[in-house]
Amino acid sequence: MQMSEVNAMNYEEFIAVFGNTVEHCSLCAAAVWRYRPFRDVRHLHDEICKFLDDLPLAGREGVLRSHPDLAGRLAKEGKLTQESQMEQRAAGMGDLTPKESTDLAILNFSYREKFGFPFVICARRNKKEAIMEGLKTRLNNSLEVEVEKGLEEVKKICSLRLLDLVEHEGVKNRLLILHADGNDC
Ligand SMILES: NC(=O)N[C@H]1NC(=O)NC1=O
Repeated sequence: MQMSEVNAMNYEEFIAVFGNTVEHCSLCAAAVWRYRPFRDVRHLHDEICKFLDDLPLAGREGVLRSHPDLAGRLAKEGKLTQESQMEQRAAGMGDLTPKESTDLAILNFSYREKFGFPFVICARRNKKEAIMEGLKTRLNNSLEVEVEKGLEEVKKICSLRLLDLVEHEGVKNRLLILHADGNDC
C-alpha cells in the first residue's frame, strides 16, 4: 500500500494494519497515530523507534517480554502470530535437528532465567547458526546491555514488517531504514 493510503486511514484501520509491527504491542502503533501524516515508511519507523526509546525500563522490558521464544512452546503449539511464524521459518527454526532444538531450549531458558525476558533477535536477518552464537554471546551481557540490544532487534523486526506493508521507493529506501540503528547489513 502507498503512504498516502496509510495517511488516509482512520485510527481503527491503522491499528488493524500496523498493530503488530511490534509483536503484541499495538500500543506502539496507537501512540504514533498522532504523528500523521507520515512522509514515508522511514518516518513511521522513526516515530515507533522514538516511542520505544522513551519508554521507562519496565516498559522496554515489557516489549521484549511480549515476544515469543524462538522455536519455543508457542511455535511448537502453532500459536505464533502470522508474522512471527514467517520470520522464525525464514531463520530455519522449523528445521532444527533434535540436538539443535535441545541446545536452543537450554540457552533460551538460561537467558530468560538471567534477564526475566526472552532472547530477542531479528530472525529474518539471521540464520540458525548466527542465532545460536548470538544467544551464547549475549548471555554474558549485563541487563542494561541486553535491554538495549533486544530493543535494537525489535526495531529491525519492526522495520521489516513495515516494509512488507508499505510501498517504499526501491532498494535505497529499504537500506536506509535497515541502517537506521547504525548496525550491521
Ligand atoms: N524471540 C524472538 O526473537 N522472537 C522473534 N524474532 C523475530 O524475528 N520474530 C520473533 O517473533
